[in-house]
Amino acid sequence: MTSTNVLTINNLFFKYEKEVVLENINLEIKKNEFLTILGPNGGGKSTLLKIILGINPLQKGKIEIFGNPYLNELQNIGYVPQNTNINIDFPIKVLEVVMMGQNSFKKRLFGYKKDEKRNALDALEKVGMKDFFNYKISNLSGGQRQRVLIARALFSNPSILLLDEPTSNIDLQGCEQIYSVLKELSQEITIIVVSHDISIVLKYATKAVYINKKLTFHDLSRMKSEFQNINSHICEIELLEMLGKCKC
Ligand SMILES: Nc1ncnc2c1ncn2[C@@H]1O[C@H](COP(=O)(O)OP(=O)(O)OP(=O)(O)O)[C@@H](O)[C@H]1O
Repeated sequence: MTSTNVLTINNLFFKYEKEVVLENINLEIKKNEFLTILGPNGGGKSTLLKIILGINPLQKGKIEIFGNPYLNELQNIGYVPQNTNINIDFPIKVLEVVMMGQNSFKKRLFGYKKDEKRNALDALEKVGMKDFFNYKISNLSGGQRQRVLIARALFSNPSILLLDEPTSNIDLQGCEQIYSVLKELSQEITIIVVSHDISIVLKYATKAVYINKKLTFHDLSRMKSEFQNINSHICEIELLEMLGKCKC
């Protein structure tokens, strides 16, 4: 039933000028699901996230969040963009970065309230970074910084967290930490993550879709067992190609 879905997308099409980028996309996501969106470069993954976020217009089709028109529910979405433009040399502390997750610039000019500071510390605790609240952002590793940016997206208590390739340029240990934080968060909120780290993300996600203009669902348990049966090393690009041809 549509009303129990956190996010519902029906018959969505999108084009940039004449180039059709997304074709007949249908998707339903329920509470506590951890969805991973896989696909080749240029397949349309970021475009879909930008439509859900109201950055790209909805040209054709329907999107609902909690059964309501999606544009009325944008405050329920937290977003961690790809290649966040944060200047790591800027002398800003972790807690301040998290509190930038609120919308009102006025509040920033006149200082933060006590409960906002508590909210920011709570968000940092959820990503395992509370002890670092007073560190300069420049003194953190890439993976730690990314967890702070996730805390920033959590600051306004969203019901859905969208992440666009949160682990690009982050080492394996940092990736695992980020995905296990997301898995923990999925107990409370819905996680949607665009990723190229297929082998890692399959350990954590509950649902996987592949987007290359069209969207196809993949049976995660079957994918996991098939990949486990492969003895030789297979790179992420080969895995993606296999997914593109897979019929599950
Ligand atoms: N603003 C834009 N104007 C015109 N074309 C665009 C624009 N943004 C993206 N595209 C094109 O739309 C297609 C889908 O791009 P998109 O960024 O959504 O793919 P993606 O799956 O997120 O790719 P990647 O994995 O490389 O980030 C590509 O062909 C891209 O060149």
